[in-house]
Amino acid sequence: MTVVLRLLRLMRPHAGWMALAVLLAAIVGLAQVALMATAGWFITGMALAGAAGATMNYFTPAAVIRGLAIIRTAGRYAERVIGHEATLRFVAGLRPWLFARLEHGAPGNLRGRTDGDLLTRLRADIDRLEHAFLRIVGPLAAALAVAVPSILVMAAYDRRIAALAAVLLAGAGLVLPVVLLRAGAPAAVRLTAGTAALGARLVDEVEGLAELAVYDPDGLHRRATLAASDALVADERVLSDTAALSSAGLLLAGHVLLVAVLLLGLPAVSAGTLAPADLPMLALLGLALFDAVAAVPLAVQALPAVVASAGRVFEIADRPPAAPDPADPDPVPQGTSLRLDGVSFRYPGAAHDTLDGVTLDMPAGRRIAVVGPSGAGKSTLAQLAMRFDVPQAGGLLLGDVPYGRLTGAAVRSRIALVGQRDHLFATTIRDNLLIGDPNADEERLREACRIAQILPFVAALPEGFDTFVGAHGTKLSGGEIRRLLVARALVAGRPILILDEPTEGLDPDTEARLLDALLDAPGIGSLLLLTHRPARLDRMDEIIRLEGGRVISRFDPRTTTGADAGGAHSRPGPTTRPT
Ligand SMILES: Nc1ncnc2c1ncn2[C@@H]1O[C@H](COP(=O)(O)OP(=O)(O)OP(=O)(O)O)[C@@H](O)[C@H]1O
Repeated sequence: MTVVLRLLRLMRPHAGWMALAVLLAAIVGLAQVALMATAGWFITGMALAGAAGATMNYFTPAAVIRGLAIIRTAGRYAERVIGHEATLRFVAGLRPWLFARLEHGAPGNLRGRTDGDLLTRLRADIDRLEHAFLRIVGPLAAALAVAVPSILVMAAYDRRIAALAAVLLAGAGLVLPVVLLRAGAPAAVRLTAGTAALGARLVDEVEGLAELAVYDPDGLHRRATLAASDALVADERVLSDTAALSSAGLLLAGHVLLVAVLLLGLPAVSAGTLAPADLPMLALLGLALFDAVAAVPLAVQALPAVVASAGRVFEIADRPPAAPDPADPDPVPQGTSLRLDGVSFRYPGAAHDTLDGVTLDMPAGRRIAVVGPSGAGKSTLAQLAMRFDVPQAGGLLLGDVPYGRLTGAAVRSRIALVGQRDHLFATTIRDNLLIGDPNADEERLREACRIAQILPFVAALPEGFDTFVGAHGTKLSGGEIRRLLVARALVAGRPILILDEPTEGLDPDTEARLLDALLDAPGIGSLLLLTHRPARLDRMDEIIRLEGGRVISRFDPRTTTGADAGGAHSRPGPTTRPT
């Protein structure tokens, strides 16, 4: 129920358009009912007048019928236009609304979500919310607006007929669809969840096509995907069966009413309590009434899937950001020192702390390497430094301002990160670099690429910076991607640079040249290098060794004798300051 109310609240800004669409739909429905009733009365009246040799004014009823026909046709057109306008306005606002919520909380709120699942929520679930007005709220409101006056008109002629019409309408228009809905609800809910699961599987399958070609020659993964698809088709079939039964029930009830009107009306005509021309008028009014509310069973039918989709949309939209911004943040600090003070962090649901009391002091201009084996917590440290997550204990400070008083955007305006799984967009090298700074000129792009050791490669490409890199950079080698990501971070020109395994996939010569260029470049401020590789560690101001989330040693490599980087990791030299 709360989902439905929330959905209605989201529709409120478009209530004017929606009310107009309902009004038009009601006018169309009433025109249709009045047209049929008038036509029944008029044809019978004319026939009776003809048989009796009497005259009858046929101009007025004919004009009324023509007028109603015009209202019905023009109204239907206007109702479709306005109804779709209302729906599209509603949905057009919904997708950016959801995207903004996702973006605001990302990446912490998206942790554990697959690409396919997110895509389904943003596309299929929001598309289904289109139906909320067009198929549910609109038709139900319009049906009510047509049914009530129609039954009142019937009651003015014959209360028994009106009562019967009301009972049949409620039975076939509401009770039967609700009963069938209960039968079909599990299929509707399965369909919503299944569509998402199938979307996730398909995205996975497309992204893993090469791996499946190698490891799944029997096509087990594909067969499972097809089975999931078949299950969805079966659920669709259940829903269309129940929808067909609902519609058939309503049609049947309309014809039962027609027979009942004749059975009840004929004696009344004989007794003189009902005018002869009024009987076909009531019969056709009843038929047209059932026709006008034909969309009600479909509306009831669509309800569970729409509610389930709305629930999925709200669920992801409501996920709190892992690092919420303060209500009254401080401005971006002037200083560019970065400090971690006894930071401990545990991922949700994890059994142990990934970082345990980590302290790190990086005044402006300092170069620090954090080394340690795989899983030591180096990347997690970078996530916290970027304010993507908040530690459970300890704190971080940027220019002496605690992170808790800064927005994520403020922190990130001072720090650039090259992460291990950073994304290259499916566009040109130039556009990927300009994400660092859209205003960077060609000279800045070249300088960043020069430092990142990728300039000769780019210059040798026929299209240079305008070369398309493919989805996820598939047209580049792993090492080229890493260097391009470093160049992008350099283009951003932030005073603090965090590089998480920047030289992964590079040969030793290129690795050394890249690190030397970074360490020699005049414009680079503080550098935090997260790595398990020994190259150029001797040029850093400090090496911190992390194991199991704890700092086990820290030292200045330039004053530590006899310890190359690799050895220094495991056997701290004489100047080591154990932590
Ligand atoms: N999103 C996550 N949810 C739960 N646990 C995570 C998550 N990300 C990382 N971990 C766990 O935290 C630990 C530290 O991971 P992290 O990526 O920080 O290590 P790392 O030192 O950067 O390793 P590597 O050198 O292999 O990149 C690992 O045990 C990992 O399984």
